[in-house]
Amino acid sequence: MNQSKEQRILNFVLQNAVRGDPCSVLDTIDQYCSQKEWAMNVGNEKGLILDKTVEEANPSVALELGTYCGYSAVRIARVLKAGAHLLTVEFNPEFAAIAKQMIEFAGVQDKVKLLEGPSEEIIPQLKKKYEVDTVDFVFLDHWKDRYTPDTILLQECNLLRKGSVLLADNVIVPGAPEFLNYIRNNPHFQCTNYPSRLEYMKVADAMEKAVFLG
Ligand SMILES: O=c1[nH]cnc2c(O)cc(-c3ccc(F)cc3)cc12
Ligand SMILES: [Mg+2]
Repeated sequence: MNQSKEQRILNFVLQNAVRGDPCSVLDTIDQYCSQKEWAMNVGNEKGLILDKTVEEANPSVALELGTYCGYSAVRIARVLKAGAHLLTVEFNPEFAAIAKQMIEFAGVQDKVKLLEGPSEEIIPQLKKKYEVDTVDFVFLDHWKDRYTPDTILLQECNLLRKGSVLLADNVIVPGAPEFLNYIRNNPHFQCTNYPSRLEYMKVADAMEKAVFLG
């Protein structure tokens, strides 16, 4: 049974990165995916926008929708303050298994809880099953058609508080026009666009930040 691309990325990290060093894991994934096989990690350019947005939000509870290989989970966890934690949701079991190993190799497993399943099922469980009150930061990086329904679901489940920060990847490529229309015309959100590049490519992409106003 030949290996998946995600398994090849993990193997490259296990053989070339420094165990317990999140930056080394990120650099190694970026090296592999820019030189050998493209993959949909947020990457280093949009990653810097993610870093700054997380640092500014300084969350106690962060939520990520779309774990994939764990690149952005490691990226977010490495800048969280002591005692803060990240819940990351992945519905593809193969990706979740890779991400679990990536997160552990990076040494951030104590800050990250990986939840396997569809976001529409997990979000309504966050309060009771995962003891979440509200989330301070949300990274939307799963499927563009889920950005709007999951943002609505977060509001319906009272998981956002005044000042909660949402950051959405890929609003240009693959694109999330319906989400941009929803969020930019919603008086409960203050939006900011951050033009960037698609990971590992000379193609324009952007991230959209939306602060919940309560
Ligand atoms: O499906 C995606 N989920 C989350 N992030 C993505 C991401 O950053 C990039 C892409 C993507 C972009 C261009 C392309 F030609 C093929 C796939 C997809 C996702
Ligand atoms: Mg993405």
